[in-house]
Amino acid sequence: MSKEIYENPDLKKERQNCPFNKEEITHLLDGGKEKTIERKQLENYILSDEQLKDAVPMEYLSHADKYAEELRKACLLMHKLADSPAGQVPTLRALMGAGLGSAVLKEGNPLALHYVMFIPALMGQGTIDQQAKWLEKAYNLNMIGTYAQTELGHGTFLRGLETRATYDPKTQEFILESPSLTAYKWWPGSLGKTANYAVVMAQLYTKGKCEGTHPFMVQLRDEETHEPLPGIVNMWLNPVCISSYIHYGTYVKPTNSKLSYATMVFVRVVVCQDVTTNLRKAVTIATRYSCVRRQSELKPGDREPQVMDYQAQQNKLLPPLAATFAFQLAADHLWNLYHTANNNIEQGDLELLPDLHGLSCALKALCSSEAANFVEVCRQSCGGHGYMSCSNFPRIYGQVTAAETYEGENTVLWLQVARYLVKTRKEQSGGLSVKYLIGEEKGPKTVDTTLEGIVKLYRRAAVGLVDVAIAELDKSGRKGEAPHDAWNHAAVYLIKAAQAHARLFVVESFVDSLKEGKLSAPVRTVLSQLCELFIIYWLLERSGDFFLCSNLTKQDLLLLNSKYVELLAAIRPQAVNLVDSFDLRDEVLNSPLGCWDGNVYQRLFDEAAKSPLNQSNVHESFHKYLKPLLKSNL
Ligand SMILES: CCCCC/C=C\C/C=C\C/C=C\CCCCC(=O)SCCNC(=O)CCNC(=O)[C@H](O)C(C)(C)COP(=O)(O)OP(=O)(O)OC[C@H]1O[C@@H](n2cnc3c(N)ncnc32)[C@H](O)[C@@H]1OP(=O)(O)O
Ligand SMILES: Cc1cc2nc3c(=O)[nH]c(=O)nc-3n(C[C@H](O)[C@H](O)[C@H](O)COP(=O)(O)OP(=O)(O)OC[C@H]3O[C@@H](n4cnc5c(N)ncnc54)[C@H](O)[C@@H]3O)c2cc1C
Repeated sequence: MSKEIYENPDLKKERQNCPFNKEEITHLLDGGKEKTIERKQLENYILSDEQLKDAVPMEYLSHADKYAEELRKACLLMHKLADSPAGQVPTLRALMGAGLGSAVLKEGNPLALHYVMFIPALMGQGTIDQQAKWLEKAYNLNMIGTYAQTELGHGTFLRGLETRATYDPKTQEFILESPSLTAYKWWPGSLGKTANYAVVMAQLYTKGKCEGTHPFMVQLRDEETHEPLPGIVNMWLNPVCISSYIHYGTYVKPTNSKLSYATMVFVRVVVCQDVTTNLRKAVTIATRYSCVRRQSELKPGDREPQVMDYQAQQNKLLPPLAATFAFQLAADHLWNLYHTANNNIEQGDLELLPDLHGLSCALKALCSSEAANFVEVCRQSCGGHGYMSCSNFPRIYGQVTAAETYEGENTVLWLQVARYLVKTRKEQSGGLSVKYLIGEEKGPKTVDTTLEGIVKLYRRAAVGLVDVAIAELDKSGRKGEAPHDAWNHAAVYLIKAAQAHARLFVVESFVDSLKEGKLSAPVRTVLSQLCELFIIYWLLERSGDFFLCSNLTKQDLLLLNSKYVELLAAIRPQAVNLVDSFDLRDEVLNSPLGCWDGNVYQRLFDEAAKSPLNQSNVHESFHKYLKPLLKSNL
């Protein structure tokens, strides 16, 4: 007799009479029906393998055992990658990111940097000959690489990196050295124990002149013994300059000195998608739990309500739910720009490079910071159980907050965006993604609170805040301040302008995607509600920007507030159906709070029982420490 599948009655009720086709949204997020089929096949292929399951929860292992267990599974995954039914690239992307990969490698993938930075660096920076020599070896995992740029003393300021690569014309070799403690490479993933090669970013010196940071291929460990090569601690020999600019002893400048930063641009683009996947997981966990959890009293004398019925809870969870769609669509737009720009760069056309840099910095900083804030709100919305390690919120939060720092610390990236915006506005040129900065925003300054009207407000804020920042820079200039001091003293305004630009890009991506997308009426309705909710939410959160740069009035704001709470109520009935549309398997969510069946309390209890401390009634430490204390009559 088939075992009755338990489904929490409240969740079951939430799922009845769904007014839209969940699969249509699943296909939209996957990039089409075929992609969904491929993803599900791949998930079954990976998650059905018993060898990839954890015998004990990772949190109960020692640091070394965690590393060994993750490496065991990562190596097994790579074998499965080779035989994957879905093909190598889709499998690769799925295994490296926050989705399927994190269902198996919960503490992180020791081989991630090999695929996310080492191979992209070879592909983006290597000469044809170098790619012929190393790419196949890297793809066949006959070498494991990492990307070693950050040092103990420098991570942000690449022009300040201390590692030196001095070209010796006699031997036609580069001598790499770490001249000081602060020059030690620090932070590169896999560098400690896993990688035997690295792309090392170092200052290139030739004929006594520093030519700036360049990438070098360096072997770190013996391929057989895995022992560090002689002198590897503070002196590296025999590196090879990747995309060598040394021709017969003479340095030939690259067409753009920032092309050596290309690998970071790639990862910034990828990070936008990755933090969005993590946010989808957090929202799914919190939403399902909020429909299972009944607490307190809404109507005196009534049964305790689902906490999702409190407007306060909807205000916590529906904006991040909407954000998952907004960030996904913006990340898709950025990914397309990345490919266009990259194809052009390969043909020697660098025109889109500043746009790509500006936009990738903007979106990486925005998506990672917003996702981190929203994940924390999702955790808090689950009360005490949200604080438990098994809820998976601590791990998801750790992953998204890391993205606020790595691949360019967010503040530094915001200032890069501001530099690009100020230049575009002042020169009135270029600016694929900032076309609104060229010329004046036409039309009346009156405000209408339709979707189009709100987008116009975002545009006015984005232009207006750049102009406010430029006015600050000019004011400092008139006072005789040097440009670098004026820049530093305008930082607050510059960052606000950069953030407003990033939000405009996300808002326009969301609105345009709904206009262009071939959506059924029910799906269009619910996504339009989410879009309107999200752009009003952000406007209300940052109303100061809009008061400063448009004719927004107090009445407008009160009207928008009313519209916002109406939308909360309108979307509330579809919250579970929307997160179900993400089609995230329980193994990917990895949280008893977010499981599809809503059997939260039993699963929490089962998780607690796994703790080593719960394997006996009295832990041995009682007899060693507590009992003597109890007897000591202090
Ligand atoms: C294949 C599988 C895919 C699946 C993957 C799935 C998931 C992956 C998820 C996560 C990723 C996993 C792991 C990630 C681990 C993280 C790894 C790292 O952290 S690696 C190290 C990262 N470090 C940094 O990002 C350093 C940040 N600092 C910088 O980038 C630079 O120092 C700088 C801040 C940009 C300043 O550089 P610099 O001082 O040289 O330049 P400026 O003087 O400021 O500007 C001069 C000029 O150059 C332009 N510019 C700067 N950078 C770029 C660029 N990258 N591209 C193009 N142009 C650039 C800048 O705009 C100025 O132009 P102009 O105004 O016209 O003069
Ligand atoms: C999980 C993780 C994984 C990583 N993996 C790798 C890797 O694989 N390879 C690698 O090479 N690196 C890696 N890193 C390092 C990472 O790239 C750096 O930590 C990051 O670039 C930040 O640089 P920093 O640590 O020097 O921070 P700092 O720049 O020292 O930041 C300290 C403070 O200074 C501020 N600041 C710095 N410059 C400016 C400025 N110009 N204007 C205003 N404020 C400024 C920052 O905003 C910040 O508030 C990793 C980091 C983490 C957290």
